[in-house]
Amino acid sequence: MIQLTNVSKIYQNGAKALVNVNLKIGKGDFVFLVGPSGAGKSTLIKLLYRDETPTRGQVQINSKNLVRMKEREVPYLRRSIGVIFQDFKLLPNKTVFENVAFALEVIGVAKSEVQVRTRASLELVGLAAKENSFPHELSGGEQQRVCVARAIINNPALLVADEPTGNLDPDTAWEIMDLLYNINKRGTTVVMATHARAIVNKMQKRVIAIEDGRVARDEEQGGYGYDA
Ligand SMILES: Nc1ncnc2c1ncn2[C@@H]1O[C@H](COP(=O)(O)OP(=O)(O)OP(=O)(O)O)[C@@H](O)[C@H]1O
Repeated sequence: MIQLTNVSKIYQNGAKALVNVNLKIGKGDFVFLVGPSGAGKSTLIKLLYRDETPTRGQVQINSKNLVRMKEREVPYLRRSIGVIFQDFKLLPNKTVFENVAFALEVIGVAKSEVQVRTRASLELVGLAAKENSFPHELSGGEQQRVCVARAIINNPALLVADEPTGNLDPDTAWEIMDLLYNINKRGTTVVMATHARAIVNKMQKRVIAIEDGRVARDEEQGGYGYDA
């Protein structure tokens, strides 16, 4: 589903974020990206939803070439990819319902369908009762669940998450991981960058370690592998 071929990313300031990365990630896989701060994990995630393009090499998702993709095609790509961040990125002046519904409204989904699908997505993350709350009225875990609801509303083939539990306490982090686990079980490919050692060690999923922009380790059922 995902293929990176000889991918390098050098930012304009000269920072070498990724160096000759080759990777294949299959449909339905669950992959943790680990590695020291500044290793290139976020950059790799950004290449997957075409927030960045590589300086060299190819990025393909479902045989679509993201490097050659025209700007006007990018919104269509993004519909098939859900994205979750550490810092939630919810719209503060919109309710929970509106934050999730917005993802459908912008692509022109009919109002009645927006209602049904938004409710269903909020049910799935256990937040139906809070649909009229504003983000600042929610706990961090609840806010992240809204983000998960928003990310999966288009039933994406791929869900990418950049440190989704970074701002959450351990119990709440596990609630989010339960959601991601179940979303993956339903067939969505999940790629998650994280520093959460306990989560990586417990879940026994594929672990790709990035160090200095290179793939340093790639293990099925791997562990976090770094000291605290
Ligand atoms: N927009 C940017 N412009 C210039 N340099 C950047 C940019 N984004 C990242 N970098 C640099 O690229 C390298 C990789 O950064 P990246 O954010 O991908 O690492 P990371 O592994 O996600 O780190 P962390 O675990 O701290 O989030 C770092 O040297 C960083 O300073």
